[in-house]
Amino acid sequence: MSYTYEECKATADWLMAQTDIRPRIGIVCGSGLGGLANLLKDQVVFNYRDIPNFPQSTVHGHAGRLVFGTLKGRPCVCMQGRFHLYEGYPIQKITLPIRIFKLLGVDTVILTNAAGGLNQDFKVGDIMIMKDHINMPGFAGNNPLSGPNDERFGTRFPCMSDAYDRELQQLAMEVGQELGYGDFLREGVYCVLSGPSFETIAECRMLHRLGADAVGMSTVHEVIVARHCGMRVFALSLITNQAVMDYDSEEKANHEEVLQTGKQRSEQLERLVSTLVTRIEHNNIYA
Ligand SMILES: O=P(O)(O)O[C@H]1O[C@H](CO)[C@@H](O)[C@H]1O
Ligand code: HPA
Repeated sequence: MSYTYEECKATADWLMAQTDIRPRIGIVCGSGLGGLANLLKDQVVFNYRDIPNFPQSTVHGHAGRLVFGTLKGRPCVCMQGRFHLYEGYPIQKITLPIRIFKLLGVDTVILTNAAGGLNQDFKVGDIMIMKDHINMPGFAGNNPLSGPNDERFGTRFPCMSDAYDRELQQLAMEVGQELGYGDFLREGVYCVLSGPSFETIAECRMLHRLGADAVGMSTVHEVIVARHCGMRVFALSLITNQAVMDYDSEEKANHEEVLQTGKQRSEQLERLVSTLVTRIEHNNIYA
């Protein structure tokens, strides 16, 4: 089920009729990371249920609010809660807000997620700058760009080898070092699965061998849609738990731990993102 350009535009126009804020930066908050939205000043807030065509948030840790405001003077829009494949929505519906971002005038998207660590050097609480992804549902034919292509959004066959903006990765690394986060700042490859069941031990071992450093159930679909319509992308994973790779381990992945780690690291993650936003302005690296 695809949304037409006109349907997306109707939603964007509906939002723009109710706020004067014209965001250039769009932020998506991962599980337990919605506190980022609270940093915005002069907020105009919409509940997802009130926005035409919008899905509803159904996952604990995803508030279901679209927050407009300014972050250190920069106009932003922030999804306090995202949608996931396992909630039962068609993939085009969970990525609809990204196209709305584009039609609102956003040119840079910052995404966060909670993820399980596969890289054995990673620790719980590490923040991983995403440098690439592996799209498992895509291998099975579940890609958000399946269906008719509207050239007003982008080309039929978008490139993904440049999906994660290198300049923004570099900038985030610099900002992280300056903030004293060097000890827990990493970079790596994120693998998306459809969830909602967490991975088996054999699956974690396989994903690690395939080159994934972290595993989760989101973000990649949003990245694909954002790149398709020409927005720059920066994404961060908070390593909320270690993926279980060993049959002797007593560890069990669970959403409570995911939310708990989010709480513990939220302050640093928020500072990293908000400082990055200021630096985007100072470096004037907008297209
Ligand atoms: O990716 P976000 O939205 O941060 O959420 C992550 O946390 C949930 C599992 O605890 C899954 O939804 C997974 O994708
Ligand atoms: O271990 C995980 N696996 C999948 N998704 C997740 N989101 C947070 N942690 C995990």
